[in-house]
Amino acid sequence: MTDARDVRISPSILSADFANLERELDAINNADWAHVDVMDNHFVPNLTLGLPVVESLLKVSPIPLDAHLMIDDPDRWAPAYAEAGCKSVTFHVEAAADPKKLARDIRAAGARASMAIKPNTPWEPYADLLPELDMVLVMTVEPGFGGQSFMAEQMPKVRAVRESIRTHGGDVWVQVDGGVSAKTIEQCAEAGADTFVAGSAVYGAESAAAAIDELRALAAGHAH
Ligand SMILES: O=C(CO)[C@@H](O)[C@H](O)COP(=O)(O)O
Ligand SMILES: [Fe+2]
Repeated sequence: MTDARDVRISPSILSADFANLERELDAINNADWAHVDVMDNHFVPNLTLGLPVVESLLKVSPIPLDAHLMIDDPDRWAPAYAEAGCKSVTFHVEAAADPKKLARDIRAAGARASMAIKPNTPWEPYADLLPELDMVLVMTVEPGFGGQSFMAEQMPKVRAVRESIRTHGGDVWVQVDGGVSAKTIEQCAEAGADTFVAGSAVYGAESAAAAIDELRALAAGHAH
C-alpha cells in the first residue's frame, strides 16, 4: 500500500516567474521536489534554460531538483546535471543512443536515474530497462510547453508501467507530467502514478503552497 508519505509533488518552475526564480522556489518549499524543464529547441520546439541556470538554482533551492531533460543527445549532457547536484535526472528514451548506459552514468554521478516516454512511445519495448531506473516518467502531454490539456488516454500506459514494476520488483517511482491538476491527479494516482509534476496548477493558483497540499491530499486518497 502507498500512503501519503509516498506521494510526491514536484511543481514545474516552467510556469514560474523566470525573473524571480529564487522567490518562486521558496514559494513551493512544502513540495517534495522542484521540477526543472530543460528544453533545447531541437528535441522539442521550445527553449528554456540549461546547466548554468540549473547550477544557480541548486545554490538557492530549499528542496531537491528534479531535472526533466527534453534535449537531443542526453547521453552526452545528462550526467552533468547529476554531477552538478540534481537529485533526479530524467532523459527521454526517444533521444538516447544507449539508455542503459546513460541510466548507469546518471546513477554513478549520484542522482536517481529516470526515463521519460512521450505520448506516442510505447512502454513495452523498454520494460527490460527497469532494473537500471529509479523512475519512469509517462508524459501526459506532448513535451514542450506548460498549460496543455491532460491526455487521459495515457492512463493505460501508467497502469502498464506500474504492472511491470510489480512483476519485476524494485522501488521504481512512476511520474506523470502535463496537465496534472486537482481535476486530473486522482485518475493518475488510481492508475499507479506516485510522483506528480504540476506547473500551471501550482503557479497559477492564488497560493502555490495550498495548491501543493491539495494535490498531495487528492493523490494520497487514490494511491495504492
Ligand atoms: O515537461 C513539461 C512540458 O513539456 C511539463 O513539466 C510542464 O511544465 C507541465 O506544465 P503543466 O502542464 O502542469 O502546466
Ligand atoms: Fe516536465
